[in-house]
Amino acid sequence: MIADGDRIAVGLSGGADSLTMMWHLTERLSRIPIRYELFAIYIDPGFENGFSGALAEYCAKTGYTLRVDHTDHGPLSHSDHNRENPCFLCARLRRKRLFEIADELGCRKLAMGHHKDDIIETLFLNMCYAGEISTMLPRQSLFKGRFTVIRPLTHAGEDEIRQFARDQAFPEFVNPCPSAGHSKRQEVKTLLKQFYRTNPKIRGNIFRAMSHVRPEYLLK
Ligand SMILES: Nc1ncnc2c1ncn2[C@@H]1O[C@H](COP(=O)(O)OP(=O)(O)OP(=O)(O)O)[C@@H](O)[C@H]1O
Repeated sequence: MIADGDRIAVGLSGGADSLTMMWHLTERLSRIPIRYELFAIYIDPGFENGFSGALAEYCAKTGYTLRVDHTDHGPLSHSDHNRENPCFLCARLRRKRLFEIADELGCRKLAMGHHKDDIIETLFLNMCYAGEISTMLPRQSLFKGRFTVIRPLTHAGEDEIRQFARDQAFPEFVNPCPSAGHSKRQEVKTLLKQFYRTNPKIRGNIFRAMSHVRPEYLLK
């Protein structure tokens, strides 16, 4: 996933997941034989009451290199000009900016804080809303190999990450987005949580099933 000499752009949203990822990517540098450089990027969606100043202060204090990109993605996605789902457009614009800035910074790798539960939810989102069986990969080569997206938290569960963030007393940056907590992903998350309560093995089994595909038992 990470090689000696890599320059890695890190999508830092200010949430527990990406703060945990940044912490781990930084901490392991002190005990492994390879070197890499980290460049955190925050795409500010441009809502009032944003937290980019507080995040920049936290990063400066912690010793993280942060680039803040001020955009109007949030208001634009919620405006009458947009006929798509606001989260869909906002996420698409954000991804585009992340790659553009990573490129400017000379980074060929972009680390994202998606975790095990995000990957399971994406499988269900893609089945329900895109009609396909697919999810996000731990390591994904894009644009003919020009960039690689890495997801170092692939095997960490959301609950473990939340606990780690509490133990480390990470600051909580409040997301000013009016759609926060009302996305399709949130609906799938709620349904899956109900499902998991019926049998504690379901979550692990779904995750394992994604690397145990039997194409001969799928429809052609
Ligand atoms: N505004 C942003 N700026 C930079 N990177 C972002 C931003 N929003 C999301 N990301 C990246 O995409 C990943 C997944 O996004 P998602 O919307 O699930 O994040 P979140 O739940 O808001 O925050 P987190 O995943 O950090 O807890 C994040 O972990 C982060 O790496």
